Amino acid sequence: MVRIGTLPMRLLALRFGADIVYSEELIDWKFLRSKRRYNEILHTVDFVDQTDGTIVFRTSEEEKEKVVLQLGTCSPDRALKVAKLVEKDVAAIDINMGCPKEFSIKGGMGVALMQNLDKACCILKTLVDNLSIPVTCKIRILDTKEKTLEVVQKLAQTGIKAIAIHGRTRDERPQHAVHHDIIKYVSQNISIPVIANGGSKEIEKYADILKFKEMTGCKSVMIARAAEWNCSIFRKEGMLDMDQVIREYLKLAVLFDNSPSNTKYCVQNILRELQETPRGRKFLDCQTLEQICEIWDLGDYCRNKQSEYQKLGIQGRWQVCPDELEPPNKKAKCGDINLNDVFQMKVCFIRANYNDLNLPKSQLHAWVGKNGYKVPTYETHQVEKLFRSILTLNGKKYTSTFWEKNKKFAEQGAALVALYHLGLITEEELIKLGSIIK
Ligand SMILES: Cc1cc2nc3c(=O)[nH]c(=O)nc-3n(C[C@H](O)[C@H](O)[C@H](O)COP(=O)(O)O)c2cc1C
Repeated sequence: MVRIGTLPMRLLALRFGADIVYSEELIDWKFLRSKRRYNEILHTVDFVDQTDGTIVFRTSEEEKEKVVLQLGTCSPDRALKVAKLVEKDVAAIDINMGCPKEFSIKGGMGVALMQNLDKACCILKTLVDNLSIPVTCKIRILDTKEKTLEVVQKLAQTGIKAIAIHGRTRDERPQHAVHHDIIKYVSQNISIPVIANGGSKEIEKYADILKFKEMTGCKSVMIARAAEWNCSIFRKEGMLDMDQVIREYLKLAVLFDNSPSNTKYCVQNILRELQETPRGRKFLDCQTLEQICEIWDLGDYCRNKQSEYQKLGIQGRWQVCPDELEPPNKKAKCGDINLNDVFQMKVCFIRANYNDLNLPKSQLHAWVGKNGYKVPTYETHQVEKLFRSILTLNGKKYTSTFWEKNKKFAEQGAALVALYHLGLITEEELIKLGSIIK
């Protein structure tokens, strides 16, 4: 699941009893911007976006035999290139042919592939013929059982090892009833294993998974939302309460240096309506992992782990910042910028740390407004595809020496430097945000 199926949640699902876990859907061309790196500190394999240093996919030894990398693609070539990059790190490759989102359909991906079966089969066959690991796909049902079976038969002929079927049509939404009968009909008439999906509304405990499996006559069941809400649904021994699940999740998020924004999103989806409680509102104000952990009495755990990682040299985005972000002719070009009297500091802007309301520029502009100063101005310099901005406020200039991938990020970086010099953000906070490294 997008943003849910990242490493900490996948590991949690496995520890609670899931047999197989899927990554979130990763779009092929975005994945191809990444480089594989072994992370010596976390002992993970990271695929790092070369344009901005963010982690596209992080995986660990613990899930190696059980993790399926799910791809969004409309191109056999690109799908194969990605699959080759990860072939040694994951257990299988899945092609998402069930996503009904506009973004997917416009790109010829997701459910659009069910209308373009030749292309869908070509993608699957290319992968099957060239990979040493199993290939699977995930689809939605069509409006009759016969049409659905016909599609599944064609897809199965490519040599895929299993197929996940979401028992709703392209136009049906989660509130619509799932069609057990269609999944059952297909599973009884096809030789490859069918994984039944779409039952979360009727799955409230482990026994319900078995019921859903029986009703759909399938070999296995894929659970999305029920696991997103309470991942201990996979426990045969019974579910844990929400706070226990959040604590276990947070420990993994800290252990694998998950981004605060992704961690917050996952916890929000566990809390759901409880976000409206006083504790929920306090949680919504959190910006760092430490602040989130504090609410679940894991503040010390988080601080200790983070300081251990810092001693070992973990550098957040700095560590993964690709060399290419340093323009080769930076010095020469920098000569054009007059940096006398400019407050300089090396901080990077990490978008995932902020929501739309608390961006560094917004924080700075709010402070400026409150104090009756003139709005700051930004002068941005570009060297090749990299940007650096000089912010002027009250006759003083501020800039970050870190070159950003676009103008907007460069301005936010300069705003962070100004916030620091004005005493509105501390060095410690910047370190925690991964924006500065000591
Ligand atoms: C937030 C969210 C993200 C999702 N992301 C994906 C995804 O990345 N890949 C995918 O195949 N399906 C994705 N789905 C669909 C689910 O995998 C699943 O097909 C659907 O929710 C029905 O199953 P359920 O009843 O168990 O939730 C997503 C659903 C939700 C609600």
